[in-house]
Amino acid sequence: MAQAPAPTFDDTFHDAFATLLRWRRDVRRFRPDPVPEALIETLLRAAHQAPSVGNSQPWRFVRVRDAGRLDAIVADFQACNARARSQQPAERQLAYGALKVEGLRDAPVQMAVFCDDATAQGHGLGQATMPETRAYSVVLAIHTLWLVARAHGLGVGWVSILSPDTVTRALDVPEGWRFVAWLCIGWPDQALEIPELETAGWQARAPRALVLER
Ligand SMILES: Cc1cc2c(cc1C)N(C[C@H](O)[C@H](O)[C@H](O)COP(=O)(O)O)c1[nH]c(=O)[nH]c(=O)c1N2
Repeated sequence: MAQAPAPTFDDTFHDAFATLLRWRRDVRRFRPDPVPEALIETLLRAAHQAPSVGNSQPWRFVRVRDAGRLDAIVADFQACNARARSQQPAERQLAYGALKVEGLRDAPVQMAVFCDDATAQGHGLGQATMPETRAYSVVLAIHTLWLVARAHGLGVGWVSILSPDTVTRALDVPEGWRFVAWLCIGWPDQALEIPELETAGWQARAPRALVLER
């Protein structure tokens, strides 16, 4: 089947893409305005374009609307977050407690993302010595969704301060699905160019990635 002519991307696109990357933020504070279903579908279709080991496409999304299930997730977060704070060195516990690290009650769209470790898709290619590459593939789908969301003005917040077993039980997902991420999605209450953890004095972004020469 003849393919369409390959696209090229000019400097205008390069500049716009660099701006998108610079303004993508982890969002914890959202406006209550609903997100159009068509836009959620756009995000999920974009995520499905992500690369995956052996083209296994192991990402599985669970849209959580049930109040009882959400209550269970919030309760789990509160327990996990309290434990995480107590495990911080004494001198950082106050700063930790001042951080907002979730949008579980703020974002109109709550999405859990799993890795289907039981999928036969990809026939195991590329996974034999590194089975974790399936989860890596799911993370790439999440990041793709994150960028496309930001391009549409939407915010995404990743919450990992949860116990995977509790989330998995609460959502009653198929056997073999492994919890990877909880995403809070909605319209951010403000657009930030600097990561919140940096402005809060928790951790700045290093000037550039560390590269070794070998
Ligand atoms: C795997 C993983 C897990 C988490 C995160 C990210 C990733 C990649 N981040 C978001 C993280 O704090 C954020 O990406 C950095 O602070 C950088 O800020 P920006 O994303 O550039 O705004 C995150 N943020 C948060 O408030 N609660 C959380 O539990 C997590 N967990």
